[in-house]
Amino acid sequence: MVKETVLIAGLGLIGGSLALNIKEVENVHIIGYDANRSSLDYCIMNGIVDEVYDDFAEAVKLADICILAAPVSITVDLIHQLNHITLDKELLVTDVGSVKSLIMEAAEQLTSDLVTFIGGHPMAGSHKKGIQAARAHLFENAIYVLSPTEKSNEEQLDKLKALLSPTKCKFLILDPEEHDEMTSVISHFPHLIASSLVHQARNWQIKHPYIPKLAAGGFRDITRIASSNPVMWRDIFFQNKEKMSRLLADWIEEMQQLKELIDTGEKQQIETYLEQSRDYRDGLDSKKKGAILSYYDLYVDIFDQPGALLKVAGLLAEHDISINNIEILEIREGITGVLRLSFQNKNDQQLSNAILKKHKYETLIEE
Ligand SMILES: NC(=O)c1ccc[n+]([C@@H]2O[C@H](COP(=O)([O-])OP(=O)(O)OC[C@H]3O[C@@H](n4cnc5c(N)ncnc54)[C@H](O)[C@@H]3O)[C@@H](O)[C@H]2O)c1
Ligand SMILES: O=C(O)C(=O)C[C@]1(C(=O)O)C=C[C@@H](O)C=C1
Repeated sequence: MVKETVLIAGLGLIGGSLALNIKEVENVHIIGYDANRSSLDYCIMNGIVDEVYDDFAEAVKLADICILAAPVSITVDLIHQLNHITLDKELLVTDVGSVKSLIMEAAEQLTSDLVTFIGGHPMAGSHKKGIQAARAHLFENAIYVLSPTEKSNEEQLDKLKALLSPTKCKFLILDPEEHDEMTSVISHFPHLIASSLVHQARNWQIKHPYIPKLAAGGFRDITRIASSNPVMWRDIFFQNKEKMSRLLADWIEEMQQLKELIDTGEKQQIETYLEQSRDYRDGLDSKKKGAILSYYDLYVDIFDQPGALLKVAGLLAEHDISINNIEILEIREGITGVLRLSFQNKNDQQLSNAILKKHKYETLIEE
C-alpha cells in the first residue's frame, strides 16, 4: 500500500494533538509546517511528526492531505496561498478552526481542480497553547464537526474520518453558518464573559487589595477559560463578529432585567431564574441525554498534606484505573480540600469509589 503524506500546518495544541493521533494510522507519513522554529524542533525531538518544513509551499506540494491548524485568520491566509502554489497531485484540505464561515468562503475560492476542501472543528481543547500542551487523548469522545463542500464527495469524507479515527471523536456534519451560531453561544461568548469577570475583579482589587485571596472554587471554575490564548480568541471573536455582537446585545438586555429584579427586591423571580438555570445546566451533564461530553466524576475529600494527591492517584494506578482528569477544587491550609477525579466510564468510577472508601476516604459520586 502506498504511503500517504499528511501535512499539519500549525503545530500547536490542536495540530500537535492531531499529529499524536494520526501517528497511529498505518501507512501515513506526517510532515509538519509552523512559523515557529522551536515548535518544529520540539516535534522532531519528540517524534510527533516525521519531517518538518518552514516553507508552506514546499511542504504542501508533498502532501496528499493537509490539515490547517493555525489561528483562524492564518488559516484563511493559507487557503488563499494554495491558489498560488502549483500542485502536481490531488490534495484533500481540512482545517480545525473554531469559526467556519470565513474559512469556508475562502475555500470556495480555491481554483485548482486538484484541491478539495472539507471544513473541520474538533469541539475539544484547553486553555493551554503550544506544542508542549499537545495530548493524544484530547479529543476522546468529543464531537468533531465536519463541513463538506460542493466539490467534496463521500469517499473523501470517509478518508478524512478514517484518518481522524484514532482521536475517538464523534463526527457531526454541520453547515458552517449553523456551526458558527451554535459555537458562538456555547463556546465563544462564554470566553468573553469569563474575561470580563476577571476584569471586574481586577478593577475592584484597587479598592480591596485582598480580593484575589478570597477567590475560591467558584471564581476559579467560571474563569478558567480566561487563561486561554489571547491571539487565538481575538481571531475567533472577530471572525464571528456579528454573532458575538448580537449575543452581547441580548446579554446586556438580560443583565438589565436582572438588575431591575435585584433593585426592586423580586426575590421569587430571582430564585426562579436560578432554579431554571440550575436545571438546564444539570440536564446538559446528563449522561443519558449525552448533550455535553461529561466524564464520570468522583469527589474525594483530602487533607492538605504533602503527597495527598499522589497517594490517591497511586491507589488507583495499582488497580490499573486510568484517571482522565484530576482537579483540586479547593484546598486551604490544614483543612479538607476536594479532589475531582474524572473517569471515562462508570465502571472505573465505581471501582475507584470502592477502593478509596476501603482506604477510609470520604467520597461523593456524581450520578
Ligand atoms: N485551543 C482550543 O481549545 C481549540 C479547540 C478547537 C479548535 N481550535 C482551533 O485550532 C486552531 C489552533 O489553535 P491552538 O489552540 O492549537 O493554538 P496554538 O497557539 O496552540 O497553536 C497554533 C500554532 O500555529 C502556529 N502559527 C501561527 N502563525 C502561523 C503561521 N503564519 N504559519 C504557520 N503556523 C503558524 C503557531 O506557531 C502555533 O504553533 C485555531 O484555529 C483554533 O480556533 C482551538
Ligand atoms: O476546554 C477549553 O478550555 C476550551 O475552551 C475548548 C473549546 C471550548 O469549549 O470553547 C474552545 C474552543 C474550541 O473551538 C473548542 C473547544
